[in-house]
Amino acid sequence: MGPVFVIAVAFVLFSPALYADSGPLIELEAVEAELMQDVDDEQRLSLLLRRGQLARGLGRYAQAKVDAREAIELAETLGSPEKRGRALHLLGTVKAEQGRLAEAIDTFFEAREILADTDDHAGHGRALMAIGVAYLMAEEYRGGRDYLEEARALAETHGLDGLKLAAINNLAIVAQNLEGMEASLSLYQEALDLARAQDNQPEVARVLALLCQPLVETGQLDDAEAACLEGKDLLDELGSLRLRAGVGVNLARLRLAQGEPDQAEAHLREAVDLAEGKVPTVERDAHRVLYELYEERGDYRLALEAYQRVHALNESMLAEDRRRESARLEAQYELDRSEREIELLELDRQLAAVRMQRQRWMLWGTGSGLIILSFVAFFIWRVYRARAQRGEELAARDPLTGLLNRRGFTILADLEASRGQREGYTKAIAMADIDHFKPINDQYGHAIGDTVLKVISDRLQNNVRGFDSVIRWGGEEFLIMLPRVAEAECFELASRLLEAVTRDPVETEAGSIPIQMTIGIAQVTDGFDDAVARADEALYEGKRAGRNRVIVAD
Ligand SMILES: Nc1nc2c(ncn2[C@@H]2O[C@H](COP(=O)(O)OP(=O)(O)OP(=O)(O)O)[C@@H](O)[C@H]2O)c(=O)[nH]1
Repeated sequence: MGPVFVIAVAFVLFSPALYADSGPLIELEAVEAELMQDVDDEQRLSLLLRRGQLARGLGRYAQAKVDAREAIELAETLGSPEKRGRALHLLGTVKAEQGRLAEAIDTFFEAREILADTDDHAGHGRALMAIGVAYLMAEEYRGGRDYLEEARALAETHGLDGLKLAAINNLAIVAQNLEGMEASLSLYQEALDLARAQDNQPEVARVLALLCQPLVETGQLDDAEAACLEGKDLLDELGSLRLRAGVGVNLARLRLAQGEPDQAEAHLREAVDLAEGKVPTVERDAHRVLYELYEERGDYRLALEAYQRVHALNESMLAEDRRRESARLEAQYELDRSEREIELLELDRQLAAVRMQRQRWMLWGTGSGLIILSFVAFFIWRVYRARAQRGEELAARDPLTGLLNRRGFTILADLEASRGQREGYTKAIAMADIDHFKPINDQYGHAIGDTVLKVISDRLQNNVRGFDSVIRWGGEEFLIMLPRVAEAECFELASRLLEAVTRDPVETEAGSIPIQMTIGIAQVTDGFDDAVARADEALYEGKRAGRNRVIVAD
């Protein structure tokens, strides 16, 4: 990569005219202060872009990248492709300046794709230009040429003179590298005409300085003299050290070619003074030409001195290159580290967000878990309650007949008491006892006795009203709860029941067993216990009176 190329690329890539302005530290601080304020998204986007550009200018690449990335996202959210493209361009430029050309090219392509669909032709052109220059930096001249041509055409279509000039300058570099000095001449000439037309004096001076060398080398001495001298005058005015020293060396070459070694020597001494300690490449070039000049002249002592100087400068430049390379690697390492730190911070932030989300979920989960648990607990409670109820029920029922037992009667009595009170109806209690049951057991056996008990309980059940309840009170004794029965109805009701239960003998395996039963019945007037006691009294009265009858309690 020759010095001309480096100068041109550096100009194109870092040109404030092409890229966002590199501002002073004070402006960066002002932008940062503004960013701390309560700004809306639009303002924030502009400020981020500005801070990113300023940070890039100051070499704070990590900051510039962070800002560019945030701006890319924000621009997408706000639906601003122009600003998104601009932010991508900024990101690509930072990557290119960090030497990450492949990544930079990808990012510039992305910017170009977005900007191509907008009215931001300048932005589109800058993206094309950036792709071209990045290719040039990667020494891919042919690839670069295509995009530079495209940038140039776009600049012509939309009257973007600055962009067009930059494109032509870079195309000249491509031509110089691919086809040689001569091929670049027409392009430099075109660039010069354009810069003159734009009255852009620094650009005119720069192009003249660049044009000087190929004109000398291609032997176009008159044109070279005109270009070199005009360039030198302009540069003396504008004061670019590197270019002034460079033009001095080219002027010396011109004078040598013109057979004027003394003038050449004067230009070279001047160039050495300008470049000494500041622009070693130009200083070395100057000494190299001096060596040739002194050797030609036969002044071997000065030639040797010039040669030694060239050698020393080469050595120091190599050392400087090595130092720079190691500093670059160190800076790269530092940058990677700080970027990694930023990434880690970002990961931390994301992790914190995930943790918060998880906590929310956990809270939610705990809440919903509690609800689910409550449901489960409720369900279990229901099951247990059902089982308990079933257990209670089982405990409240007689296993042989399936009738409620005494325990069942207590529950039933409570329910019936409150219902009766609420509805205000009268009720009665009947106590029925199978007559002479013991002899059945004794004669046919306990199992047949059980069968009889079962059949009688069924008959009782089947012959009471729907809202009556039959309870196995114990042994062969049954209690019947009879709601909605007036005192006058008791005898009749109990008699019908007795008749229904005992009308037919009970059919068993052991044969037909005739059954008799005695019933005592009492109106519930003073609670169930009292009624039960009175009904029981009536029952025993019936037993005493000869059995197989109904006795109504007093
Ligand atoms: N098979 C069977 N017998 C039972 C059951 N519970 C009680 N017994 C019997 O029922 C009989 C009751 O006899 P008692 O109290 O003398 O009464 P009874 O023979 O009917 O005489 P009265 O009531 O005075 O007419 C007893 O022999 C008990 O063993 C039972 O669940 N199954």
